[in-house]
Amino acid sequence: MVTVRAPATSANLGSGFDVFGVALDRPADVVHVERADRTTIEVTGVGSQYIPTDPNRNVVGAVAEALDAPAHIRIDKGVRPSSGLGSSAASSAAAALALNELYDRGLSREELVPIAAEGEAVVSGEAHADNVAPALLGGFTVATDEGVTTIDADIPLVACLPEIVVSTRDARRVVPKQASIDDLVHTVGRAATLSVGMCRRDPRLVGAGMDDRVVTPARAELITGYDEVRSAALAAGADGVTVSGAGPSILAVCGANDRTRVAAAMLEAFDDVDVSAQAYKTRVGSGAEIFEF
Ligand SMILES: Nc1ncnc2c1ncn2[C@@H]1O[C@H](COP(=O)(O)OP(=O)(O)O)[C@@H](O)[C@H]1O
Ligand SMILES: N[C@@H](CCOP(=O)(O)O)C(=O)O
Repeated sequence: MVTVRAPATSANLGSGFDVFGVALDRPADVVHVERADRTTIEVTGVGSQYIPTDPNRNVVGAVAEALDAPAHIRIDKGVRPSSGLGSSAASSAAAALALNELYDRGLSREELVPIAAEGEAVVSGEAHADNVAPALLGGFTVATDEGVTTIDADIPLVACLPEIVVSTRDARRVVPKQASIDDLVHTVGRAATLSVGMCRRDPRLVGAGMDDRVVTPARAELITGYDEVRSAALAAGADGVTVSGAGPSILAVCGANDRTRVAAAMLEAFDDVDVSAQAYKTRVGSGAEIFEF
């Protein structure tokens, strides 16, 4: 048996739609795999009642198929599905690393990124790699069709998860098909600023670089209380706030000592609009780990 823990991730970071991602140091999924003649799946943990066990509908089934590695796969969910925290990606990345080890396929983590992304195609319709890349490699990742670049960033974060469900598939439907040249220039400038901020481990630059005028405003409409929560986090000292992945989680970047205040302000603002929520005080973390085999 092989057991792998893969972390939650936050994709896009505002200005880097389908490109930027960060691994979070918590929460995480744990996946156990054992060789079998055909793939079967068991799911326990947070939101497991909403996750199919049919290998054609669970992301790990697509990963086992892509690696030609049939197995009994047990998933212990720590990352709530449809959270905007890369729930499906955590399972995909963990399964890819575990099955690669179980069947001794010898693929590097970079080579496993497109395989794990096959799982994302099952749920969102597209094999976007911006969650599976940080889930496998850790840190801040830039995923393009040329491959993945990784920066070992250390940035404090707060991820606030409301009790609202936004599926990635639905949130991809509201993404505008076109952007003006002004918005393109704005986004390139912010994305470059964010990348420099990650390299310098500077929350202020990362926060300034999150601003996005194209995708985020359309997605924010799907999250009750987004504007209020964003304003509250900024007033409490956050350096930047945006939608985490496709939502509904909201991600704030701030100084390490400001996380408690920012988290409390975000929870209070959700409460004011009658939405229950939980906040993870976290930071950019490591990728998936094999911890028992
Ligand atoms: N192993 C899995 N873990 C989480 N969600 C899964 C898994 N397999 C299939 N799904 C389905 O994927 C959807 C959640 O994925 P997605 O909308 O991308 O959420 P998230 O933003 O949390 O990744 C749900 O419909 C869920 O049933
Ligand atoms: N780039 C994707 C990221 C989806 O992230 P998730 O955590 O919501 O699955 C998108 O924005 O659609």
